[in-house]
Amino acid sequence: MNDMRMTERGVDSKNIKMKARKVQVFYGTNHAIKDVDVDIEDKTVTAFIGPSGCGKSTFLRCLNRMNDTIDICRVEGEITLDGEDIYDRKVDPVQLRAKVGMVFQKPNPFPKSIYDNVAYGPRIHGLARGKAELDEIVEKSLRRAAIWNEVKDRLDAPGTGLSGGQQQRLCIARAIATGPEVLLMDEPCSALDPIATAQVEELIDELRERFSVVIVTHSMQQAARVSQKTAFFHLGNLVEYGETSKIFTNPDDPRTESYITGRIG
Ligand SMILES: Nc1ncnc2c1ncn2[C@@H]1O[C@H](COP(=O)(O)OP(=O)(O)OP(=O)(O)O)[C@@H](O)[C@H]1O
Repeated sequence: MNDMRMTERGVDSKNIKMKARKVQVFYGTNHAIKDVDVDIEDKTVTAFIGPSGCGKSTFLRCLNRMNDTIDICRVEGEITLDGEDIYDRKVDPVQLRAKVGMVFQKPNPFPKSIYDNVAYGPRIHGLARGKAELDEIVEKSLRRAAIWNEVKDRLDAPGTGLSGGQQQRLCIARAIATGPEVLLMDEPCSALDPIATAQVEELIDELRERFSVVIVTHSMQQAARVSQKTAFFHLGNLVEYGETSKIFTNPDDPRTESYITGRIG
């Protein structure tokens, strides 16, 4: 029996990248996230879905302590990355965000060159020993973000001069330049046209080979296309979490079924 438990634990710790237990989030008196437990798997795309205001973005922001930047926001419970408590006093949130990167809804390149956008994180975290190494990180990140061919001849041009879809892939390159282990994406395609959306979705599928990806999306089609795991939130509760194929075809909870069939939300 003990042996079996050990094996199960072994498997767990190998596949689970982040663990949340009894997470509560309050904005002043508004109880926005209620007692959420979830395991985020490594090298997997996890989609957070649910009606507007159910807490998807709030919970996503707990995973790299972005909520620390909101004064009235209070987070309780435990969240670990590779078994380490990310809310421990010893953890520097800036270092944490290099490991748990984030891409936002609206592409937000810095008003700097394409090169400097990607080089920014490696520079502040001291990840390159010299120019050649920095060049290498920039090229590798832009390649992984599937935008290298479009920008390689104009690395000095401003990032803000790119199209929306290119800007979003530049922001993905910027997020992966610090060598994160988890990538959080908050509705990364909502400002993009269908072609740019398809490119970013394809990219998400490739990123899964190296990272654990968590994506908030309003599009159930997108969740079904890109994710292997889906978490359905409703009124601050995590109602159901499981294989994406099951959530979309045979959910256990009637609230999930109502949402995916368009009856709530
Ligand atoms: N910065 C903030 N300050 C105060 N309250 C906030 C803040 N951000 C979110 N909330 C509140 O927390 C609750 C959850 O919001 P959140 O944005 O996380 O939901 P969501 O599911 O991501 O919504 P949407 O799909 O519309 O983006 C809502 O009641 C919202 O008003």
